[in-house]
Amino acid sequence: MKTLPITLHQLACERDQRELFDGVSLQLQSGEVLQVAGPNGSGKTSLLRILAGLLPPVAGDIRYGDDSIFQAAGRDRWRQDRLFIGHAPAVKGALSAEENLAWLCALSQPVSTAAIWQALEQVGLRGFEDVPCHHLSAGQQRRVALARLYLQAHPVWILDEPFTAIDRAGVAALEQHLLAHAARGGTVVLTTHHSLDHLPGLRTLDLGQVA
Ligand SMILES: Nc1ncnc2c1ncn2[C@@H]1O[C@H](COP(=O)(O)OP(=O)(O)OP(=O)(O)O)[C@@H](O)[C@H]1O
Repeated sequence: MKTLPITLHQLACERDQRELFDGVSLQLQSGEVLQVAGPNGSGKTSLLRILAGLLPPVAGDIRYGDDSIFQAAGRDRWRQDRLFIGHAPAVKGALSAEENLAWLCALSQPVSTAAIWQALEQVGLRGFEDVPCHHLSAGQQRRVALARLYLQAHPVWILDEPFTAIDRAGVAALEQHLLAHAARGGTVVLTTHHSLDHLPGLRTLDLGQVA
């Protein structure tokens, strides 16, 4: 797996006419893990949504390889290659874990039922495949969303607070999964208030320092 270089160039973001950050520039290479850090309200989620192509910046650009992700040519490639999991689990309560994953994956890369069951087992949800998600705990619902990381082959993962509501063993397993993805040449950008200082090679962008 090889990720093209991801270049953030002089990015600026405003919400409700209030500047959150300005002049954010960095380049990420294949195999890197970046933690976007900063206090509540500093713009971490906003930056991830800009990176995912879901929110336009007020200034600056993001290139994937040579192409801007905000222009037609680069946008399509970027949408194929990046997987964004937001801070809300985004699972539908009336659907089972299996149905949610089938639906979520169908939007980008359809997967088999057998693969879904295997992914649910990997996130510790064996036996819960058919349970409606509103009968699952907060951490279990988060695990349903995170099962996409075991199912789909996007090289770039953009994860907003993936550890929220996850127990200690689950956090350790997810950290290893992120590192394994990076070791395969994937790229990970995530926010978390949980300390990741122990992860080898971790890069950090602190929005508390750039505003
Ligand atoms: N949809 C929106 N419309 C207007 N303003 C918004 C919107 N979403 C967020 N904001 C504002 O943007 C600012 C940054 O929000 P954001 O969610 O990016 O911060 P954050 O660093 O991720 O915070 P937290 O650590 O609390 O998750 C906040 O002041 C928030 O009120």
